[in-house]
Amino acid sequence: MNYYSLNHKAPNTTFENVVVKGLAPDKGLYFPESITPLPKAFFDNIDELSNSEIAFTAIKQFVSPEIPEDVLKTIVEETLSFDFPVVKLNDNISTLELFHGPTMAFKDVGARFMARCLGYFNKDNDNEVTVLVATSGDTGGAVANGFLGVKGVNVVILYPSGKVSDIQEKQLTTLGQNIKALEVNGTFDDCQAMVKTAFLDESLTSKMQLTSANSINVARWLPQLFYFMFAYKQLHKKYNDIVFSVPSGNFGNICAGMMAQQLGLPIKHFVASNNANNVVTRYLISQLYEPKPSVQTISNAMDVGAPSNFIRIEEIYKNNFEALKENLSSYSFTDEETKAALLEIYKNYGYVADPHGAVGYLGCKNYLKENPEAHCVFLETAHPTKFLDVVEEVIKEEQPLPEQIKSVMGKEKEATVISTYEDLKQFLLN
Ligand SMILES: Cc1ncc(COP(=O)(O)O)c(C=O)c1O
Ligand SMILES: N[C@@H](CCOP(=O)(O)O)C(=O)O
Repeated sequence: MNYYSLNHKAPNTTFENVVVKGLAPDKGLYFPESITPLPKAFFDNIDELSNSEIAFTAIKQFVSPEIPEDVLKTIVEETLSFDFPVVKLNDNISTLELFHGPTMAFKDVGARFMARCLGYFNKDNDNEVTVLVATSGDTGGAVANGFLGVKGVNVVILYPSGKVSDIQEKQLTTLGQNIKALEVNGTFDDCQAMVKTAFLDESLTSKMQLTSANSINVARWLPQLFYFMFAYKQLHKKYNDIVFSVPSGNFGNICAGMMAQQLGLPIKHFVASNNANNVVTRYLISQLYEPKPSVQTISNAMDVGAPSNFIRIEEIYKNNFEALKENLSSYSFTDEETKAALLEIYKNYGYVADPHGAVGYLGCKNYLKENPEAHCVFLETAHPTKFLDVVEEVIKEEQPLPEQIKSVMGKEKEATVISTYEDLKQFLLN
């Protein structure tokens, strides 16, 4: 598959180049030249397929012929070695748990898929690749874990100082080996801007091969479309009108869901559930797209002021505002509302959600007020113990720690503090 840049000032290029480069030379995000819907029978009989079979069929057209089918099968099987269960809360609301991977956040799938694609493209190559990542919490840990020890790959993670949870910080600063963490005096948006500047800085790119493992990179972003198919597989025989409420920050996950819908997955509607960082909620009301500096919230991984992927969403809807509004609603919730939702979910259903999932739950509730016939699935994008302070304070009960979390607790943080783009450049050159 070839891809074009959404800034339309760079040549179209192959999946391999898109993975290895990350961002197009004109600073645009890459988008596939075509999307061919899958046969209706695939969705009608989806519950007869394994997760790996679903994922293989769904992603094949986007990575062929650069990744041969036998290699793709292995990549998909290794990537998806854990569960994606749907848990019913009531007749109208379920949650899709995306936290059963090694770092207990939904980013594990994209990070593992991309690491394997890059490993495949690099197998006969002695050149080193430096993967730059900006994180507001979860991408960093998932990428660190997914790329740990991958030959020929160095990973540099930028995270906003004091704005990620303690466990998220441990996950991205303690692995060592080929993983380095930079603690940035600034916000996630500052980290993301520095990363994008680095890709276009010739004084760096002439000396090293840089790529991104944020959702900028197609190989990190696109596999997220699997989740929506895995949920559909578990629900389609029980409910007709399936709606997804996606806790959104950089809008990669919801945009991947829209790609699943483009492939033919019968999704009735999407809800983008936001915290106070609500540029898209405001856009759908005013039609004015006005990014603002991000503000800090208890659902910190969604503290994004200028979502990277909104441009991909606009592309899917051909910049047609009315068409977008038909298929997407968006609501924004305060921290107080999020905490009240955490408690409500716990008291009413005995289910412990994390703050991001709780925002998704609130999105479902708002949507269902006007559409009581729908079944709304909110994505549980991270395990609640990644946000132990907030969750234990609200539900007033100690949470048992899963192995994945225990294993990083006692480890020593190693990070270099930086403040400016020049600091990043010096770090990379040294
Ligand atoms: C736990 C959690 N929920 C939601 C999001 C938002 O996802 P996206 O940036 O794809 O909108 C993130 C960040 O990626 C996250 O880590
Ligand atoms: N919420 C993310 C921010 C980066 O998103 P990405 O999908 O573009 O990597 C995080 O947790 O780091």
